Amino acid sequence: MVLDKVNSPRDLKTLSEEELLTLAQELRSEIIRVCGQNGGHLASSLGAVELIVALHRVFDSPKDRLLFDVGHQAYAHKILTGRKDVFHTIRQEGGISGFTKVSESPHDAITAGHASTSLANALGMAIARDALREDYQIVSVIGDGALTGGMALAALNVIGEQRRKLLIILNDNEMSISENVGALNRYFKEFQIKKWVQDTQKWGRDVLEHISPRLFNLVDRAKEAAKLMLHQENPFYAWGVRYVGPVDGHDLKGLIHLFQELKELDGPTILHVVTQKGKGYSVAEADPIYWHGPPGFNPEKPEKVSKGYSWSAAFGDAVTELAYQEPRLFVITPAMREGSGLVRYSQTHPTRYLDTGICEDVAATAAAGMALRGLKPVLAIYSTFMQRAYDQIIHDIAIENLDVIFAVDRAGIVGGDGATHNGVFDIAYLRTIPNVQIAAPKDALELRAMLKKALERGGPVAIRYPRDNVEKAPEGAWPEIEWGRWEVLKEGSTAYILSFGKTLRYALEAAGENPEIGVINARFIKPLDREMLERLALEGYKLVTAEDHQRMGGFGSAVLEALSELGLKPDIRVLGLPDRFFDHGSIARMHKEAGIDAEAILKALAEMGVVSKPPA
Ligand SMILES: CC(=O)c1sc(CCOP(=O)(O)OP(=O)(O)O)c(C)[n+]1Cc1cnc(C)nc1N
Ligand SMILES: [Mg+2]
Repeated sequence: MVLDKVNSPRDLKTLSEEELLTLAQELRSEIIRVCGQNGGHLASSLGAVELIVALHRVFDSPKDRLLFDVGHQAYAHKILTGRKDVFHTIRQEGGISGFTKVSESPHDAITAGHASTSLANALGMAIARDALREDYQIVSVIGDGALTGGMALAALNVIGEQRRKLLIILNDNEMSISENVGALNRYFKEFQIKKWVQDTQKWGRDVLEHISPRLFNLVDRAKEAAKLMLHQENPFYAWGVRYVGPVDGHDLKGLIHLFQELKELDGPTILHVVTQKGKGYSVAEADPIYWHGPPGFNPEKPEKVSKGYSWSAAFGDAVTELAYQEPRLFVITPAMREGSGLVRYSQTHPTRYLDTGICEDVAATAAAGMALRGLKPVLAIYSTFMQRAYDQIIHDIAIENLDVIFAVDRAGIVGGDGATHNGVFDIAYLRTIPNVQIAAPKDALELRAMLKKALERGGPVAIRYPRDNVEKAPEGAWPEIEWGRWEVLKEGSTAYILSFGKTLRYALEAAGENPEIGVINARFIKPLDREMLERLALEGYKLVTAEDHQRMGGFGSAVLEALSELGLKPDIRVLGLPDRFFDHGSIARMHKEAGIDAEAILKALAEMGVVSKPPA
């Protein structure tokens, strides 16, 4: 295998062009093999193989800095940069990250996971390089989906103004996780720009075959021609960034020649490459949505598997039904249609659905605009990605107490995607905002009740639920719920465990049949059920709170604050995630390590003398 000869990017410099082509195929096979075992970002990584081989052939990582936006497409980069022997551990307990990660390798220029960060990083690195009078290349690979993010577009504006030397490679496969959206995406499609690539591909190859110093003049002239053809509407022209392309992102030889030319240029350049998501694996080419991030599969006989009925599906079913009852309801997703369970909703209510692309900030403020003008927006958003809309929630929604519902998915530790994707800060960052209310349903029925009640009550309401499966609620079920009221799931004579979401099961497991231990479904995090809390404290119950969220600023903090305001000091233990990040791995194992599972709850109860000390 050619790959046997590659232990670092330096080893690519001596390979023949034929060996490089073979290497690309071997990388593809390895990516498919390991994703078959572990699951992972298969289609994106398959589409970026030639790009990454050409980059490491021409540039000198780690001296040259290669950035990968989102970092999910960088599996070939990981294999080529000294991690081929551990690549099989990707996204696994104790294994390498599924995204680029600075602490994992000197070849990983940025820690990624959230989209649209690479251009601002590249800008900062270029300024640092020039300020320190250092000399190295900075290359950022950004997908067409990530380019829909405001951070990326705003960074382009500064890059064009700074005019520092850096190369941006727009990896355009017309896909985000779903089909990509936005005017830029339409522009590239509508101008038949892809067709032009095919038509000129032969011409391009001839020119590249006869590589000469004139090559770039030719491309330059072609670009000028393109610019004229497009009446200088090339958006990057306005941003002050030199645009080259589009070129075939799978033409390894062409890419190598082009990179050799482009690396000599001063100032910022964007090279537009056209790739196919899932390239080289027919099922992934045919359905890059499912194969964007599949669970494990048999590479020889790949089949789609159902991951069970999820909270996301429960939300999608509920909001699809609710839309018939509330004609003003309008659902927004920032590029997470599948992940948020909205495929059926988007097909059933296409005129009351918006995919903004990867821009949570725009999605939140668009919801504000809708609410100001009479709609009832529901923003379906992952807890971790909602971090991108923090100011918009305060400034555009909460101050005016607008009717916006946040359906907050992936609340809690998420597993394979690791620290960049854990939804463990939303209670802390939301509950400090006046007017915002926070609820956490225990099942699909309660989710329905909360959605309906939130619509009726108005104001900004966040309903948070975990990455997990849940029992399907009957169609048409719309139970009532008393807003702000907790629910006693099990009576106790001595102590109560207050919990919600994923840790509610740990609370019930810890209480078991023990008559001394009660369990409360603390399903309202803001407002707390202060009446019940006061009663429990006044009646001398010992309390344990448990949550799949940072302990600092979470539900337990809210309970302590309320007890302080009430002047009550019950014996209480607050269990939550410690002040550190949790990488990828088994959720159950991380819950155990974090001290929020049943064993931890029983340990706390033992410290309070409620149960006998658990065996050491
Ligand atoms: C992994 C992950 O969380 C991905 S990958 C991805 C699509 C990226 O499309 P792009 O065109 O940039 O790349 P491609 O897959 O090669 O086509 C999204 C929306 N997400 C979720 C997401 C949502 N919102 C933010 C801020 N960051 C991320 N990462
Ligand atoms: Mg894409």
